[in-house]
Amino acid sequence: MMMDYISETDLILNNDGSLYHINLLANEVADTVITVGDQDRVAEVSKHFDRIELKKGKREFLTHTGYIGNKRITVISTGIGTDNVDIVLNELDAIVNINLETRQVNPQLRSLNIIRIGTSGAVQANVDVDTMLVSAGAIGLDPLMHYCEHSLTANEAELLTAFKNSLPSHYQLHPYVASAGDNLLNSIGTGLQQGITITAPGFYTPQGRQVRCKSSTPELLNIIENFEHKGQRITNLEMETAGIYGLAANLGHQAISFNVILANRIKHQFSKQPQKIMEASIVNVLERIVNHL
Ligand SMILES: O=P(O)(O)O[C@H]1O[C@H](CO)[C@@H](O)[C@H]1O
Ligand SMILES: O=c1cc[nH]c(=O)[nH]1
Repeated sequence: MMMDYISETDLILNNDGSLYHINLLANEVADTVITVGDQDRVAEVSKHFDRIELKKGKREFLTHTGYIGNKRITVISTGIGTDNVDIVLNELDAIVNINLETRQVNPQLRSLNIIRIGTSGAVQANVDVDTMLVSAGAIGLDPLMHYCEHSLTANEAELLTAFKNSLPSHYQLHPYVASAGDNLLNSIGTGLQQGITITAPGFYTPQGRQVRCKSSTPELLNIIENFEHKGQRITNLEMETAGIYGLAANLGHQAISFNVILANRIKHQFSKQPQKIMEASIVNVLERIVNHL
C-alpha cells in the first residue's frame, strides 16, 4: 500500500495535470513568487521582466513567469480575500512539494519566497498615503487559519492575547496572529516603515467603513487605531496578509507583504495617484528582489 496517498478529491488536477484553480504545472513556478490581488497588476509587474516564459490563467488566478537577468520570478494574482489565499498557497505548495503522478509528498521539500504587493488603508495618522509599508506581523480577523494547525511564538501569543483583550466581549471576532518570514523581513524588507497589519474578511463594515450596512462593531476602527502592545501599533488594514503569513509558515515557505498605502482612514484621505505610486512600489520591490534574494 502506498503511504500518504493524497486522493483525487483532496488534490484535484486538470486533464493536462495542472492544478485545478491556478492551472499551473510543476516547472512553471519560480522559487520567488510575487502575489498581487488585482489580475491587471500581474502585467504591471511582468512588464519589468527581461523575458516572459509563461502566461497562463484561470478565473482570477493569472500567472506570468519570467526573468530579470538570471532571477526567475513568478507573479500570480490571488483575487481578493483569504479564501483565495487558501487556494493559491495550497496549490503553489502542491506544485512544488507533491509528486503529482504518485500523489505523495516529495522527500525533499522546496521553500518558496512569497512576496505580496498589495494596496492597503492606514489606520495611523502618521502613516502617509502614497507610501509603502512592510507587515512585520499580521492579525487575521478572517477565519482561514482557524482551520489549520498552527503554533505561535511567545511574542505572537502575547500579541494575540493583548489584541483579544482590547475587543469588547460582545464582538463575535476570533483573531489569529502570524508573522513575516524572518529571512525576507531582514533582506528585502529592510529600510521601510514596518507595522502590524490587520487582515479583514471584507472591505466595508469589516474595515470599519460606514456606508448603508449598520455596523455591529462601530468602535472597531477606533480600537484598532488605539491598540498598542509593547510599543507596537497596528498600522494598516487589507485582506490577504495574515492568511498568506499563516499558511506560508504552516507549509514551510517564507512570506512578506508590501502594502502600498492608498487610504488613510484616520485623515479620510485617498491617493490621487494610485497607479503612479503602485508603479513606483513595484519597481522598488523588484529591485529589492534582484539585489537581495
Ligand atoms: O490591491 P490588492 O492586492 O487587491 O489588496 C487590497 O485591495 C483589495 C481591496 O480593494 C484587497 O484585496 C486588499 O487586500
Ligand atoms: O482601505 C483599504 C485600501 C485598500 N485595500 C483595503 O483592503 N483597504
